[in-house]
Amino acid sequence: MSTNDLLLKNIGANSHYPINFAELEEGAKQILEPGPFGYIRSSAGGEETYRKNTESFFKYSIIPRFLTDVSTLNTEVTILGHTYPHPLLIAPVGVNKIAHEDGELAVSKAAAKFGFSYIQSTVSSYSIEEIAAETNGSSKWFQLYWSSQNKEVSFSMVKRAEAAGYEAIVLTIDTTMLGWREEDIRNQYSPLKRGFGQGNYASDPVFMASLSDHSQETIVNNILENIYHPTLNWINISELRKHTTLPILIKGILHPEDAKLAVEKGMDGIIVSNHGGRQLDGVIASIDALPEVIRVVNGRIPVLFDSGIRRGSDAVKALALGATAVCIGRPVIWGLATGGQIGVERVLENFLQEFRVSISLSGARNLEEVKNLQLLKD
Ligand SMILES: Cc1cc2nc3c(=O)[nH]c(=O)nc-3n(C[C@H](O)[C@H](O)[C@H](O)COP(=O)(O)O)c2cc1C
Ligand SMILES: O=C(O)C(=O)c1ccccc1
Repeated sequence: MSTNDLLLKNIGANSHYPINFAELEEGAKQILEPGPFGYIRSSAGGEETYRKNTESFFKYSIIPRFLTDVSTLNTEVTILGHTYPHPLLIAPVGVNKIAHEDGELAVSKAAAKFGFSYIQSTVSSYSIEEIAAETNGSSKWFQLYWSSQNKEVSFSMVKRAEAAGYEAIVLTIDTTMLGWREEDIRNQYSPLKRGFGQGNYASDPVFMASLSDHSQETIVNNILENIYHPTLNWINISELRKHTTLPILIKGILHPEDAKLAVEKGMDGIIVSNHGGRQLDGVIASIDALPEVIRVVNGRIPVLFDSGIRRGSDAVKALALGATAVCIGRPVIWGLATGGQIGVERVLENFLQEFRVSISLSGARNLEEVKNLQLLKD
């Protein structure tokens, strides 16, 4: 039997894999130790923002159009000079080996297979070069955690990303220090202290040359010192600009004034995000911050979005509110934990299919029409 209906195509093909976020999370809980599971699942403080991130999506309802002939669908998007098959990216998530031995290699390969741009974290288990070697030709961006102790380490990593063919730099601005994460204290669990997330540091000539010795203890301590960067400010961003020709996006914008400053300071793009509720608890849900940011940016630079995206229809809502593209975080990591590369492939394939069918059923045929969809806000 052959069918063009995406749902019917999947019945029979995919039935033995967890399908929604809750099932994936539950599957990961069965497999992982409490420390790593809690690290990925949890967020800061009383997890108020974490809950708001997903619950706030319910406030926005799509008002669909019908009778528009949705037999064709074009999800292509051009961001900073590159054209992508769809506006979905993998959010930067560090220390993937705590979820699965194949870590970022599994995620980046699955991403390449389904046309998701891969944003690699500074604190990856595998290095920029290792990932580039295994995902030749696919789209990759590099997320930078500023090194305040030694800025040269930041400049070196950015150069390496550029040399490896990465397309953009994402500077995360909301993690000058880690948020207050009670689950990790309860579990006495810090991946960095346990030696995870060294891929880009242990392979960095500038970082390694700065150490007194190359023992594990020295490497761990220096990563911890470098990654703590409370002094980060706009001047650092202009310094960074001098060390790369790649576009720079800043990740973690919530306030419209910061969005305005980002445009004025010449940033190439921003990502509206509250880090999945993992930084300051009590901050605004990311989806609620988006409309004002879109208003002040007024189309001058791309505005990407993450935090709380769980399924394809969530991505449609973010795009209808004006986001240029959307990054997926925890669902991907639960796929990794439950099935390695194959698990991530299932998650991405299902996500993409729900995303596509949601657009068509809303009456839109391309992203311009998605942007013009009407949303009702409660
Ligand atoms: C386990 C974990 C590790 C993360 N590591 C990073 C990181 O290294 N760099 C970064 O910019 N964001 C990091 N993030 C935040 C994600 O990029 C993204 O903002 C967040 O996951 C979005 O929330 P959601 O997954 O609940 O949708 C991490 C998130 C998780 C869950
Ligand atoms: O846990 C995080 O959210 C995060 O950004 C991070 C920071 C340092 C190491 C690993 C992940």
